Amino acid sequence: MPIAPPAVRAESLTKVYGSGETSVTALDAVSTQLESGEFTAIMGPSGSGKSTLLHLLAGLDQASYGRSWVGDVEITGLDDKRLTKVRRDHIGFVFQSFNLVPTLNARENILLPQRLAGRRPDQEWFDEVVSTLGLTERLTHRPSELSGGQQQRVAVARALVMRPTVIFADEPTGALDSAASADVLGVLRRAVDMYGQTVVMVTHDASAARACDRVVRLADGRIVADER
Ligand SMILES: Nc1ncnc2c1ncn2[C@@H]1O[C@H](COP(=O)(O)OP(=O)(O)OP(=O)(O)O)[C@@H](O)[C@H]1O
Repeated sequence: MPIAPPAVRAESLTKVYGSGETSVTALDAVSTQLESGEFTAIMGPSGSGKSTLLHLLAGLDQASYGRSWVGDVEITGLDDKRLTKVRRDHIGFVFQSFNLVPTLNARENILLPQRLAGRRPDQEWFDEVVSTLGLTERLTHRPSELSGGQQQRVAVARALVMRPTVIFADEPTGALDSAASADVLGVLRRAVDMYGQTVVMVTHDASAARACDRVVRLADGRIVADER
């Protein structure tokens, strides 16, 4: 059987903010690979470089040094236009603050990335994702008519319908109470188990990390532990 390529790979990925005496090395030559179909947590103290790593891997920020790939596409060195295409075609995002469009209902929010990409929605896949995420009865609700946990489920559905190579989640449970957190983690876990989705999540929450297959720990911009 062919071995699936890693979903994400980083080679000596480095980010230095500022220059001279006031420069800060937020990420210090991090090399790692994230396997396809795995749910990985990135943990570490405040300021350890978690968000920086996530942003570089997702092509939201430029590395100072080193290289990274999503699937077999190298994202370091791409110009803005190509990066936008890679993000659209290969990367899903889930943010702490949900980032739904308030004037659109759940269905419209879920389908928005496809509309923007000019892709024809795959009705069967949409129905499957919406039903797996327990959103079938909520599709006509606007974000303000949904609980935090439900809004985050909509955000996960919005990422999943695009069938991205990887979903990056930045503290997806950070704004939720413990019941809603467990609910959203369950949904991400199901995406991994049922669809082989690759998910990478930055979290401060040890119980969130327990839902994951792998925990990568950062300190001072370096990987200090990597446990499966
Ligand atoms: N735009 C920036 N300019 C200068 N320094 C920055 C910038 N962004 C981050 N840093 C610094 O880089 C280091 C890593 O920050 P980063 O936000 O990646 O850490 P984090 O682990 O995500 O922290 P937190 O858990 O608090 O979100 C910190 O020392 C931070 O102050």
